[in-house]
Amino acid sequence: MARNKSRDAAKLGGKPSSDLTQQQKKNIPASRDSGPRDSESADRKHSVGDDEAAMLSRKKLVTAREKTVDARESASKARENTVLVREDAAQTREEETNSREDIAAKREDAMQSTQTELQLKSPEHTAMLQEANTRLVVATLAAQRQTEQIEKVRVELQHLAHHDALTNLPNRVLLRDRLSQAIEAAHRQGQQLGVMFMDIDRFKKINDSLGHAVGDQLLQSLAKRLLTSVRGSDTVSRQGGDEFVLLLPLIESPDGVELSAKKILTALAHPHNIAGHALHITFSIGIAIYPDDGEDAETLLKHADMAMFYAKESGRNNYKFFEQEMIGRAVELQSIEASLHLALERNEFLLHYQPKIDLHSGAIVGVEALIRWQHPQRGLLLPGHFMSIAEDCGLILPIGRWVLREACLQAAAWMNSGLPAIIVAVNTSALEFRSEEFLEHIRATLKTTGFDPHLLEIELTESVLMRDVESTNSVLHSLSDMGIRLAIDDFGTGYSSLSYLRRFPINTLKIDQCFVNQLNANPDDATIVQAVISLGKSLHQRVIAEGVETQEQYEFLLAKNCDEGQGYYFGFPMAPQSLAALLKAGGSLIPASD
Ligand SMILES: Nc1nc2c(ncn2[C@@H]2O[C@H](COP(=O)(O)O[C@H]3[C@@H](O)[C@H](n4cnc5c(=O)[nH]c(N)nc54)O[C@@H]3COP(=O)(O)O)[C@@H](O)[C@H]2O)c(=O)[nH]1
Repeated sequence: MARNKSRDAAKLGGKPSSDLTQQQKKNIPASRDSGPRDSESADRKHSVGDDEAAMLSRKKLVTAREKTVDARESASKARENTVLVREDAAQTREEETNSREDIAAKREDAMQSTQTELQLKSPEHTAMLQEANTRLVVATLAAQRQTEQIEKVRVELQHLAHHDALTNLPNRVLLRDRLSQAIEAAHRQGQQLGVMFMDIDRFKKINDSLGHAVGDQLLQSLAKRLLTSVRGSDTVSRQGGDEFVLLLPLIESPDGVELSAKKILTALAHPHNIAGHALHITFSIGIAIYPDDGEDAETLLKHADMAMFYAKESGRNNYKFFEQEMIGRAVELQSIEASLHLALERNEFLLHYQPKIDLHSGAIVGVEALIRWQHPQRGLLLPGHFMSIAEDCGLILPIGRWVLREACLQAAAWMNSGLPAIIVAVNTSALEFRSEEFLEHIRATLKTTGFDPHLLEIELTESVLMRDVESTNSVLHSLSDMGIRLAIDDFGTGYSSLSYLRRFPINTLKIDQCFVNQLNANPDDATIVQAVISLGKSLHQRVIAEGVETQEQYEFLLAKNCDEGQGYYFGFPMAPQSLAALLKAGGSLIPASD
């Protein structure tokens, strides 16, 4: 502050320009009064104008000198100011240095007093240090344990990323990796390798009818059985759902793969005992061979999958090697599945009716409703082209409901138009029969269509009936209580238990057409047909022979006292109008004998 005051004072303290120093005064020339007398008198000889001019000139000189003195004074003041500013800065620096020294001194004091304090508390301090040390050891051990756990989790995650959680088999990621490596090895060694794509037949039905927990246990059981059916060098993997892929690296020839496929089908054929159910499972297997069917993992898997699809199409429970022609067929099947979803909406399904005749009179006693699909591009398709696809994708349920309603409406319409009452049989798939809404839907359909339940027959295959027999028995009795008739379709091809056959409220046994076909050529088939007819009689069930195509077959059946017949010999499946015409005409459908 004092420093500022002095600086301000210096700034403000400028003297007036007339305030000349003694030195400055000495430099000013003498005035006209100080000149010698002689020259004065001489000058008097000059004019007065010359004197005035000289005086003016002197005055100007004095003024100029005064300005120079002022400028020098200003410069001197500026220098003085600069010196003051410098002094000022030096003072600030000094003050800062002093303050830093103060702080350093205080810190030193504080350290010394802390040191003294610690020295005083030394035993306490040692205990504290020991405790801290113990804590440090415990924390280090915990950190080590945590690191181990993290490593364990990392290994588990790594395992999970490459294995299927349900079966613990390698998953699709690991399979692809192993397949790619196996391809490289086979390529280097100029060898072949095999890829098998395996899919459980009708697995969806098991899940839908017995629940997902049973489905999961079945998958685990299958995984174990697959592992015991292959070599240690093979990789069994689960791709997801009910799909498994087997990699057979470095095979001798495709024959070896074929042997493995057969072995697997045999091993899996034994029932799986799960949650009190004896589950009979079959597999469809597609096989692709490197390098003939593909040179990279993706192509091999795609072609094996395609061949598997083909194995399913040709009856399931078998294996197929990939063939180039399958590519077109697989595309076709996929397009069928896509358009199947729209077929119901677009009303593209229709029913044909095949007559069932009384073998003695030849009269039509009933019809079997058989679904057809009027495909917009492919024309009229038989169920063999689309029903298994409908089953696999679950569309069988809405389709089945449509069939039942359409058949009841048609039969009611025939009756309302005055045609004789006949029994209308409807095929029912396992998925429909096991669905929770099945009974309720039938009840509602009979109500809305007004069709007499005593004229409705439900055809079920042995395999549907013999699965989960207790619940089957209950559903069958509910249907029977409603007045609905029950028939066992394709009888003789499944594994019917005779005791259940007695317990179930069955009205009709339909002898499968494979026995009727070879009736006259194969004595065994004739024996089976005769045995079934006798069985039906003794159980008070009607017996109908399917697939009757010839007069010989008809005559054999008639001679054995078979009740009814169905087949091309009597009539093909036909449109409802054609059937109505036959019903109207009445009479016998037995062709006149030659
Ligand atoms: N769940 C449902 N299944 C259905 C439905 N409609 C039909 N089907 C099943 O599809 C399978 C094939 O049926 P389709 O092509 O209609 O063949 C039937 C007859 O045309 C055929 N048949 C009849 N007579 C003869 C013959 O003399 N020779 C001969 N080679 N074939 C003949 O048999 C089929 C009827 O068989 P079945 O049902 O066992 O009585 C077939 O399994 C149908 O059940 C449907 O709506 N739902």
